[in-house]
Amino acid sequence: MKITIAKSEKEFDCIAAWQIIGEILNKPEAVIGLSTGRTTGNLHRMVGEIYSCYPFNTSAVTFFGLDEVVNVPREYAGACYTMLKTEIIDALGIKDENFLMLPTVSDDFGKACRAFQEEIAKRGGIDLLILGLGENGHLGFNQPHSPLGGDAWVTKMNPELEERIRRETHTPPEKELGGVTLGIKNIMQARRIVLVAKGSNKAEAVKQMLEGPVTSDVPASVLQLHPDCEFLLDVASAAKLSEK
Ligand SMILES: N[C@@H]1[C@@H](O)[C@H](O)[C@@H](COP(=O)(O)O)O[C@@H]1O
Repeated sequence: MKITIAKSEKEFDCIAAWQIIGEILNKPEAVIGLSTGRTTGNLHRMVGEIYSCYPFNTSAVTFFGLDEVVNVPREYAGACYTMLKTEIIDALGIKDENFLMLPTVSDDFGKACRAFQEEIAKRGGIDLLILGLGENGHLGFNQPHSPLGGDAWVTKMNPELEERIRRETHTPPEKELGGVTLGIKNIMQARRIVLVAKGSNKAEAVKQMLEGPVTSDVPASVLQLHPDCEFLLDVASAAKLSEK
């Protein structure tokens, strides 16, 4: 288990950005999964900035989003599709066919989930997955008590996030919101994972993830069992760890 504690925000973003760039330089046709949120926005933008100064070949790389918000327009600023497009995908000139996302709207999410998994498999599986961490230990939209052997599925989001998205999208209470996400089994099948967490609000989840038992109460704890997972933390999120 490799734990890296960055000393500044810049160092944090730089380490993560170079994980993505290094993967592409090493394997131009790599399949790379990204997460959205406050933790990853700046590191995504840093990849774009480095690319604009020192362009590298991005024509064969596939990017995909780990999860998506259900029942909102894809163009909504808080939809993962739009976040990733504006933070990194457009900056790297990635073609539409090489940017895979689960849909925000579908008549058959089960079918969409299977198609998404199949497309990733067809491209050779996940080479690198950058994972964010929820305050309650969630991965993607796999909340506590999600099946550890699960495939991609439609599930719930945490109530605070749901409340914010409902407000921002003017979604009426009778319309259900949710999240669609790769399952924990799919996540564990990635060849390499970098889990990124920063801020004191993540400190308890980081402790549970790294020092607690492997349990579906804390989905991220399953990463203890992954053969190639690096945990990139900042000083605040690492503050509750007993061994540094
Ligand atoms: N569905 C997303 C996750 O993919 C993300 O990793 C997590 C952390 O977000 P943040 O970095 O904003 O704390 O939040 C959301 O729930």
